[in-house]
Amino acid sequence: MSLPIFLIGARGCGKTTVGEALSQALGYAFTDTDHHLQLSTQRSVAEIVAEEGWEGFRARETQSLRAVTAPRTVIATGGGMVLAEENCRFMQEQGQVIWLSASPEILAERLESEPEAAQRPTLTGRPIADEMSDVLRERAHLYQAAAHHQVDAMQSPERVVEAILLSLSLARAS
Ligand SMILES: Nc1ncnc2c1ncn2[C@@H]1O[C@H](COP(=O)(O)OP(=O)(O)OP(=O)(O)O)[C@@H](O)[C@H]1O
Ligand SMILES: O=C(O)C1=C[C@@H](O)[C@@H](O)[C@H](O)C1
Ligand SMILES: [Mg+2]
Repeated sequence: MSLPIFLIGARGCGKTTVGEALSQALGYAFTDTDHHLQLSTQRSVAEIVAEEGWEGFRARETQSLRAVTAPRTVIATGGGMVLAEENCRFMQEQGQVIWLSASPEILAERLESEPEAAQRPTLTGRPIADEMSDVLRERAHLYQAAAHHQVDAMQSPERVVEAILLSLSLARAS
Protein backbone atom coordinates (compact mmCIF):
# COMPACT_ATOMS: atom_id res chain seq x y z
CA MET A 1 0.00 0.00 0.00
CA SER A 2 1.44 3.37 -0.91
CA LEU A 3 -1.34 5.81 -0.04
CA PRO A 4 -0.42 8.79 2.12
CA ILE A 5 -1.07 8.52 5.86
CA PHE A 6 -2.54 11.60 7.55
CA LEU A 7 -2.12 12.06 11.30
CA ILE A 8 -4.80 14.25 12.87
CA GLY A 9 -5.47 15.36 16.46
CA ALA A 10 -5.15 18.22 18.89
CA ARG A 11 -1.98 20.17 19.66
CA GLY A 12 0.44 18.02 21.61
CA CYS A 13 -1.03 14.62 20.65
CA GLY A 14 2.26 13.76 18.91
CA LYS A 15 1.54 14.12 15.20
CA THR A 16 5.03 15.45 14.50
CA THR A 17 6.87 13.19 16.97
CA VAL A 18 5.03 10.00 16.05
CA GLY A 19 4.84 10.93 12.36
CA GLU A 20 8.61 11.02 12.01
CA ALA A 21 9.00 7.63 13.71
CA LEU A 22 6.17 6.09 11.68
CA SER A 23 7.70 7.29 8.42
CA GLN A 24 10.99 5.64 9.35
CA ALA A 25 9.26 2.38 10.25
CA LEU A 26 7.48 2.32 6.89
CA GLY A 27 10.32 3.72 4.76
CA TYR A 28 8.03 6.61 3.82
CA ALA A 29 8.80 10.30 3.49
CA PHE A 30 7.67 12.57 6.31
CA THR A 31 6.09 15.97 6.02
CA ASP A 32 4.26 18.36 8.32
CA THR A 33 1.75 20.99 7.18
CA ASP A 34 2.81 23.44 9.92
CA HIS A 35 6.46 23.19 8.86
CA HIS A 36 5.53 23.47 5.19
CA LEU A 37 3.60 26.66 5.92
CA GLN A 38 6.44 28.06 7.97
CA LEU A 39 8.97 27.37 5.20
CA SER A 40 6.80 28.53 2.32
CA THR A 41 5.82 31.82 4.02
CA GLN A 42 9.01 32.32 6.07
CA ARG A 43 6.67 33.15 8.95
CA SER A 44 5.57 31.41 12.14
CA VAL A 45 1.94 30.53 12.88
CA ALA A 46 1.82 33.43 15.35
CA GLU A 47 3.06 35.88 12.71
CA ILE A 48 0.58 34.68 10.08
CA VAL A 49 -2.29 34.93 12.58
CA ALA A 50 -1.18 38.41 13.68
CA GLU A 51 -1.11 39.61 10.06
CA GLU A 52 -3.99 37.66 8.47
CA GLY A 53 -6.10 36.39 11.37
CA TRP A 54 -7.03 32.73 11.93
CA GLU A 55 -9.13 32.86 8.76
CA GLY A 56 -6.01 33.65 6.71
CA PHE A 57 -4.04 30.93 8.48
CA ARG A 58 -6.78 28.34 7.84
CA ALA A 59 -6.90 29.17 4.12
CA ARG A 60 -3.12 28.74 3.88
CA GLU A 61 -3.35 25.49 5.85
CA THR A 62 -5.74 24.03 3.27
CA GLN A 63 -3.27 24.92 0.50
CA SER A 64 -0.42 23.33 2.46
CA LEU A 65 -2.35 20.10 2.89
CA ARG A 66 -2.77 19.79 -0.85
CA ALA A 67 0.84 20.79 -1.55
CA VAL A 68 2.41 18.15 0.72
CA THR A 69 0.14 15.21 -0.13
CA ALA A 70 2.01 12.50 -2.03
CA PRO A 71 2.17 8.68 -2.12
CA ARG A 72 4.39 6.90 0.43
CA THR A 73 4.32 9.92 2.74
CA VAL A 74 3.33 10.34 6.39
CA ILE A 75 1.71 13.74 6.83
CA ALA A 76 1.50 15.40 10.25
CA THR A 77 -1.35 17.90 9.98
CA GLY A 78 -2.03 21.05 11.97
CA GLY A 79 -4.33 20.53 14.95
CA GLY A 80 -7.13 22.51 13.33
CA MET A 81 -7.02 20.80 9.93
CA VAL A 82 -10.38 19.09 10.54
CA LEU A 83 -12.19 22.42 11.03
CA ALA A 84 -12.70 22.65 7.25
CA GLU A 85 -14.93 19.95 5.84
CA GLU A 86 -13.10 20.09 2.51
CA ASN A 87 -9.85 19.12 4.29
CA CYS A 88 -11.54 16.11 5.90
CA ARG A 89 -12.99 14.98 2.61
CA PHE A 90 -9.64 15.43 0.86
CA MET A 91 -7.73 13.37 3.45
CA GLN A 92 -10.33 10.59 3.46
CA GLU A 93 -10.28 10.34 -0.31
CA GLN A 94 -6.51 10.52 -0.69
CA GLY A 95 -5.29 8.14 1.99
CA GLN A 96 -5.59 6.70 5.48
CA VAL A 97 -6.50 9.08 8.30
CA ILE A 98 -5.35 8.31 11.85
CA TRP A 99 -6.59 10.22 14.92
CA LEU A 100 -4.07 10.34 17.76
CA SER A 101 -6.36 10.78 20.73
CA ALA A 102 -5.34 11.89 24.22
CA SER A 103 -6.99 13.45 27.26
CA PRO A 104 -6.92 17.24 27.70
CA GLU A 105 -4.84 16.77 30.88
CA ILE A 106 -2.07 14.89 29.06
CA LEU A 107 -2.12 17.35 26.17
CA ALA A 108 -1.87 20.33 28.52
CA GLU A 109 1.00 18.69 30.42
CA ARG A 110 2.98 18.15 27.21
CA LEU A 111 2.32 21.65 25.90
CA GLU A 112 3.22 23.27 29.20
CA SER A 113 6.61 21.56 29.17
CA GLU A 114 7.26 22.56 25.52
CA PRO A 115 5.00 25.53 24.63
CA GLU A 116 6.57 26.56 21.25
CA ALA A 117 4.51 29.76 21.44
CA ALA A 118 5.45 30.95 17.95
CA GLN A 119 3.89 27.84 16.42
CA ARG A 120 1.08 27.53 18.96
CA PRO A 121 -0.38 30.95 19.69
CA THR A 122 -3.38 30.81 22.00
CA LEU A 123 -6.65 29.70 20.42
CA THR A 124 -8.97 30.92 23.17
CA GLY A 125 -6.96 33.25 25.42
CA ARG A 126 -7.64 30.82 28.31
CA PRO A 127 -5.07 28.94 30.43
CA ILE A 128 -3.69 25.93 28.56
CA ALA A 129 -5.55 23.22 30.54
CA ASP A 130 -8.88 25.01 30.00
CA GLU A 131 -8.04 25.63 26.36
CA MET A 132 -7.36 21.95 25.69
CA SER A 133 -10.70 20.98 27.29
CA ASP A 134 -12.50 23.56 25.15
CA VAL A 135 -10.69 22.46 22.00
CA LEU A 136 -11.49 18.78 22.51
CA ARG A 137 -15.11 19.55 23.35
CA GLU A 138 -15.38 21.45 20.08
CA ARG A 139 -13.33 19.12 17.88
CA ALA A 140 -13.44 15.53 19.18
CA HIS A 141 -16.43 14.69 16.98
CA LEU A 142 -14.64 16.18 13.96
CA TYR A 143 -11.49 14.12 14.56
CA GLN A 144 -13.62 11.03 15.05
CA ALA A 145 -15.68 11.57 11.90
CA ALA A 146 -12.60 12.30 9.78
CA ALA A 147 -10.52 9.32 10.96
CA HIS A 148 -10.37 5.82 9.51
CA HIS A 149 -8.64 4.72 12.73
CA GLN A 150 -8.39 6.08 16.29
CA VAL A 151 -5.20 5.34 18.21
CA ASP A 152 -4.46 5.94 21.90
CA ALA A 153 -1.70 8.58 21.87
CA MET A 154 -1.10 8.46 25.64
CA GLN A 155 1.39 5.61 25.27
CA SER A 156 5.08 6.01 24.45
CA PRO A 157 5.77 7.17 20.88
CA GLU A 158 7.12 3.67 20.04
CA ARG A 159 3.87 2.09 21.23
CA VAL A 160 1.80 4.61 19.29
CA VAL A 161 3.69 3.70 16.12
CA GLU A 162 3.07 -0.01 16.78
CA ALA A 163 -0.65 0.65 17.31
CA ILE A 164 -0.87 2.57 14.04
CA LEU A 165 0.94 -0.19 12.13
CA LEU A 166 -1.44 -2.74 13.64
CA SER A 167 -4.51 -0.72 12.64
CA LEU A 168 -3.22 -0.34 9.11
CA SER A 169 -2.34 -4.02 8.72
CA LEU A 170 -5.68 -5.13 10.14
CA ALA A 171 -7.45 -2.78 7.76
CA ARG A 172 -5.47 -4.22 4.85
CA ALA A 173 -6.26 -7.81 5.85
CA SER A 174 -10.02 -7.20 6.15
N1 LIG B 1 3.53 9.65 22.90
C1 LIG B 1 4.16 10.65 23.57
N2 LIG B 1 4.55 10.48 24.85
C2 LIG B 1 5.17 11.49 25.51
N3 LIG B 1 5.42 12.72 25.00
C3 LIG B 1 5.03 12.94 23.73
C4 LIG B 1 4.38 11.93 22.95
N4 LIG B 1 4.11 12.45 21.73
C5 LIG B 1 4.56 13.71 21.76
N5 LIG B 1 5.12 14.01 22.94
C6 LIG B 1 5.71 15.30 23.34
O1 LIG B 1 4.65 16.26 23.33
C7 LIG B 1 5.08 17.48 22.74
C8 LIG B 1 4.22 17.79 21.52
O2 LIG B 1 4.45 16.79 20.53
P1 LIG B 1 4.28 17.11 18.97
O3 LIG B 1 4.96 18.41 18.63
O4 LIG B 1 4.71 15.89 18.24
O5 LIG B 1 2.70 17.30 18.88
P2 LIG B 1 1.83 17.76 17.64
O6 LIG B 1 0.61 16.90 17.64
O7 LIG B 1 2.66 17.73 16.39
O8 LIG B 1 1.44 19.28 18.01
P3 LIG B 1 1.03 20.50 17.04
O9 LIG B 1 -0.39 20.26 16.59
O10 LIG B 1 1.12 21.73 17.87
O11 LIG B 1 1.99 20.52 15.87
C9 LIG B 1 6.57 17.32 22.44
O12 LIG B 1 7.30 17.84 23.50
C10 LIG B 1 6.75 15.80 22.34
O13 LIG B 1 8.04 15.39 22.72
O1 LIG C 1 -4.98 23.30 17.00
C1 LIG C 1 -4.80 24.26 16.24
O2 LIG C 1 -5.73 24.97 15.84
C2 LIG C 1 -3.42 24.51 15.76
C3 LIG C 1 -2.45 23.55 15.91
C4 LIG C 1 -1.08 23.69 15.38
O3 LIG C 1 -0.67 22.46 14.80
C5 LIG C 1 -0.95 24.80 14.34
O4 LIG C 1 -1.50 24.40 13.12
C6 LIG C 1 -1.65 26.04 14.81
O5 LIG C 1 -0.99 26.51 15.97
C7 LIG C 1 -3.14 25.80 15.10
MG1 LIG D 1 3.17 19.18 14.98
